[in-house]
This record gives sequence, C-alpha cells and structure tokens, in this order.
Amino acid sequence: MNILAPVRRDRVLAELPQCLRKEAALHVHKGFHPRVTCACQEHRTGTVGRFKISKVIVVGDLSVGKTCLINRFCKDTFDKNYKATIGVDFEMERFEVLGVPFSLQLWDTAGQERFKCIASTYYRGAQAIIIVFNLNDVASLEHTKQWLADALKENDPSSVLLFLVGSKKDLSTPAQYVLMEKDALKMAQEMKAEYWAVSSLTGENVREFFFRVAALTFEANVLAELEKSGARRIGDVVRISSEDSNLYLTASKKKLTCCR
Ligand SMILES: Nc1nc2c(ncn2[C@@H]2O[C@H](COP(=O)(O)OP(=O)(O)OP(=O)(O)O)[C@@H](O)[C@H]2O)c(=O)[nH]1
Ligand SMILES: [Mg+2]
Repeated sequence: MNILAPVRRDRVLAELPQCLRKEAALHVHKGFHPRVTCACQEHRTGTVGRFKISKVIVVGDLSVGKTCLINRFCKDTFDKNYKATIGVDFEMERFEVLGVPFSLQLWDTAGQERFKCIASTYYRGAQAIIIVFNLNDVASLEHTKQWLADALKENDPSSVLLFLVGSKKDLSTPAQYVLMEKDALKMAQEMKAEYWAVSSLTGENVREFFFRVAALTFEANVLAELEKSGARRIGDVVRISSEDSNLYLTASKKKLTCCR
C-alpha cells in the first residue's frame, strides 16, 4: 500500500534546471546525463530503484538565514524574527524527477558555536552540502571555508556536491552585490562549489536553487546506482535491492543504443 500522498505538481522536474553563474557551476550541461535520462525511461519497465532519497546538510554562521531559506522553500513562509536553531532541524521535501520519485532530506543545522558539536554529529552521509553566508557580511563568507572543512571531515569529498549560497540578497544594493559576488564566485571556484544568491524574504532564486540541488543530487544518485548495479549484474539479471523480491531483466541491448 502506498501511504505517501502524490508529489506536489510544482515539485515535478522534467528538465535539468540551469545554474545561476556559469563561472561557478557544478556542470553546465543543458540536460541530464544521457545515462540518467535513459535509465529513468527504463524505470517505467522497472530497471531503476523505485524510491530515491538524498541527505543534504545546510551549514553556515549563525543568523545567515539557513532556517529561513528552508522554510521559504518547504513552507513558503518567512519569519523576520530570529529564532536560533538548537542542534538540528529536519525537513523532507518530495520531488518527481524524470518520472522517478525522489526526496531531499534537508538537515538545518545550528550556526551558534555552543550548538555546533550537536549539529556536527548529523553531518555524516550527506550527498550535498549547502554552505550559506550573508551577502552583506564578508566575515560570514570567510567562515564558509571552516564550515566546509568541518562538514567534509564526516563525508567523502570526492562524491559530495557542494553549493555556496549567498543569502539576504534583498538587503544589498546592486553595487554592493556586484562587489560581494566577485569574492563569492572566487570562493566557490576554490571550493569547487556551485554559487547561488537568494533572498528568503522576497523568494528570489529560492525555488530555482532547490530545484537545481534536487536535480544534481538525483543525477549523481542515479549514476552511482547504475555503477553499482553494473558491478552487481550477474548474467543478464539485476536485483534492485535486498528486500525487493522482484528481479528485473536489464534491457542491455537497448542500453547499448541509448546510453553512453
Ligand atoms: N532581509 C532578510 N532577512 C533575512 C533573510 N533570511 C533570513 N533573514 C533574517 O535573518 C535572521 C536569521 O535567520 P535564520 O534563518 O533564523 O538564521 P539561521 O542561519 O538559521 O541561524 P541559526 O539557526 O542560529 O544558525 C532572521 O531575523 C531572519 O528574518 C533574507 O533573505 N532577507
Ligand atoms: Mg536556524
């Protein structure tokens, strides 16, 4: 029995959302990786796992706007009063990407020093790290290096996707923004992170940003699974997961013609 409600219509992704700035993007391809598109088409005949989930952690200095960013996207709300996150909070956001159900587990961590040790125990196993800084506070951009270093201690730097997000864009004048963006793009390039600038107050770029996070983590997740299932393949038969009683035939001939 499926106890989950259908995915909201505005959480359906049929195409790869584009990056904000080509200078600091995880990749600039126009569409999803052809192997991913192909595997998702085959999903209709059952060759890709049925339910995917990725853990995403959100880190950064206190009061940079991590909680407001998540709340703007998940609940479409904004609170102008600051309420510090104590330890961690958690939101689950469901999507459908290329016809496949996919969820982001969003871990909103505390920026306050005294809660940092609690929050850091939740860093492990992240597929994506979102490092937030305040576009109007250059120190918070400087501190992103330390936030990243701490988060990477608990994760595999070679497989995790990084996003550097400047918040509170509504508070900067265009001239101030241009100056800050220069430094932020440099930092993002050094970190090998994708750069975004958002406002949770106005909502600017918030939806576009999370859609990009969902799309890129989904893509990485499917590619990793295809690699694993390739290694697990015995003859022409693949078992999708240990508790899955169904065995699916791989469309190996079809793959040769439509996958890279
Ligand atoms: N003008 C403006 N204010 C914002 C924006 N985002 C957050 N704020 C304000 O900044 C303050 C801190 O926001 P939070 O989201 O609670 O900050 P946080 O990073 O979660 O802080 P910690 O939980 O302590 O780590 C609040 O007063 C928010 O209203 C924004 O986009 N624009
Ligand atoms: Mg918070």
